[in-house]
Amino acid sequence: MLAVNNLTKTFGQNVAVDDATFTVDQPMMIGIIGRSGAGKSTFLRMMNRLTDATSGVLEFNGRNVLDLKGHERRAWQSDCAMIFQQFNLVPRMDVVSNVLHGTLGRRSTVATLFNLFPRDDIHRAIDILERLGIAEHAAKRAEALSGGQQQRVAIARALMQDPKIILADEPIASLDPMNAQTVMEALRRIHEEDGRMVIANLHTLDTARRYCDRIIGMRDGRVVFDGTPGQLTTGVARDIYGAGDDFSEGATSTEIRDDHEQLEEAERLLAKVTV
Ligand SMILES: Nc1ncnc2c1ncn2[C@@H]1O[C@H](COP(=O)(O)OP(=O)(O)OP(=O)(O)O)[C@@H](O)[C@H]1O
Repeated sequence: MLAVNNLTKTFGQNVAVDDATFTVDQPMMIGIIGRSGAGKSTFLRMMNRLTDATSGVLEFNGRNVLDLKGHERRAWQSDCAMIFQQFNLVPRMDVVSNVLHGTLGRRSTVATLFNLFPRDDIHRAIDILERLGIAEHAAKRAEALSGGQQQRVAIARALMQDPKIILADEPIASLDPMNAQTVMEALRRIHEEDGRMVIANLHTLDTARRYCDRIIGMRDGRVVFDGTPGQLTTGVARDIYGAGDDFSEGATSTEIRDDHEQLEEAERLLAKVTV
């Protein structure tokens, strides 16, 4: 289905992605982890053709998508919708119009200029918002929503393209733990219910373990781990992050569980002080 072979991207002397090779034979939810600068975003951007690869092959269903040009390239970009950390919505525009902008690629310039959307598309947008649990906000300006709700609007906009793959670049990095959980659950459901492949760059190990079927670890541009959540032991994680013995998984965590742990820690400290 997806075959990445010797994929490399250099920026001058800097090798951002270094000879990455892996295959995926069925739609699954994949998490890419690694420290800042490991090459995660560059990989997604090459896959979506926002950045050209320096060398290598990236085949989807037998076709090298790195060779696509013009209309075919745009069609591929529509097939693998991208979600970003900062949502990239139009803040002052209402939610449903933001979602409808997911169909821009297939609408005429005049229709786009006057915000003319076919009735069917409007119904579909509302159905998608309903599915993501935010239909009640359809008429509000995007900027009036919480971060988690805005990210779900961005997911809805991506779904309007009916993509085969969803690429999510740090989709929860700006969210509090509760909103992060809602967004990850939405991505997981989209994978399970629709059979779409989801590839998400994630900062946090526990999120990758909890939601992904497979985890790819990158370090200095290279794929240094490719396995299941169960295989991602603390020792392996330490290697991926290039950390020493003092490596703490907690430092790569944003899970709600941490809030409880912090609370327990605070209670323990308080108990000591008040004894
Ligand atoms: N447009 C660019 N021009 C020059 N260097 C770049 C460019 N984009 C990325 N790089 C470099 O490529 C390397 C990989 O960056 P990338 O953003 O892919 O890493 P990342 O793992 O996604 O990091 P983060 O988690 O911080 O987003 C870094 O050294 C970065 O400085």
